[in-house]
Amino acid sequence: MIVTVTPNPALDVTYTLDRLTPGRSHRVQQVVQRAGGKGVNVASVLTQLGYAATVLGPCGGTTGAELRHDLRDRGVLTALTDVEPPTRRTVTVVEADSTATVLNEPGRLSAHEWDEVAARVRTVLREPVEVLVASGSLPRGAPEDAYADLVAEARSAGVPCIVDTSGPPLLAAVAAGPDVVKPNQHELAEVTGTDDPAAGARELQGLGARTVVVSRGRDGVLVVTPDGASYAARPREPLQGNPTGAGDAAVAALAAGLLEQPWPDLVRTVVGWSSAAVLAPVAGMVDRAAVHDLTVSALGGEA
Ligand SMILES: O=P(O)(O)OC[C@@]1(O)O[C@H](CO)[C@@H](O)[C@@H]1O
Repeated sequence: MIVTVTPNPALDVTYTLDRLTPGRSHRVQQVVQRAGGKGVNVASVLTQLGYAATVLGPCGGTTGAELRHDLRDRGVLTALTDVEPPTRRTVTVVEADSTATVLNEPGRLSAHEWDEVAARVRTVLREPVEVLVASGSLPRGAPEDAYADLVAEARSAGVPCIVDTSGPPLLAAVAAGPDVVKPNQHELAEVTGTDDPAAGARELQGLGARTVVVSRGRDGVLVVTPDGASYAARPREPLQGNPTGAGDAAVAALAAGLLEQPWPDLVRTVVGWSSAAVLAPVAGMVDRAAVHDLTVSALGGEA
């Protein structure tokens, strides 16, 4: 079982339209509303591809009820914690040229409610768990070291953990010694102050992360492990679709392959899964055939 923790899940609203012009009103062509938040998307992708995954995190209000129902309808397992603040919403506007504009509400959670979520994680970690994934922003009110706590819980349970967050919560998590962190290149530059992804990755290793996976959009994925570095990228044909959630599919691939695939293979799998997510209309979705084709066609090697 792979367990994903999303401290700040969301009801994602995705609008599709030809072109977004700030300051104008628009007629939306298509609306999709579904359960989201980064760890929720990771579990959604894993479930679609036949892996056992369970979503943990807080859930509140009518938005939280919709999130819960949507996950149940899609067969995604949950062990959510009921909280008072309503689950936030996010809005993504996807244009015909594949540009995605994302508006993330901040979300809210008290420190006490975070403790309840963390206690649930601790209980679940007593069961056989292969990998713990902790992803996304922290809601207002949650302690900044929430991810560091999760890493410490996973380490004391002997469960490998993958963290995907940004800013101060990322630095706090790194200091707790996670197995893998997956910043994108902007998040890495923000916390390390360097635009060189290999140098930034080594800096995070110096601060406590074992392996650093840097997602670089069209420039592919760089992995820096204690034993060396590998990269993979797509051949140069552009992919049309919705890039939101590509990072979550990358994390799903990491979780699925961490215990099974050597890094040079796994990094190509990461590129395949995240590229397939770009082709899907909404975050947290992939097509199985696309996953296969895009993994086989990914190019990679030692960095
Ligand atoms: O506010 P966060 O947690 O950073 O990001 C939230 C979010 O935009 O990221 C996902 C795509 O990665 C969406 O499903 C989701 O709602």
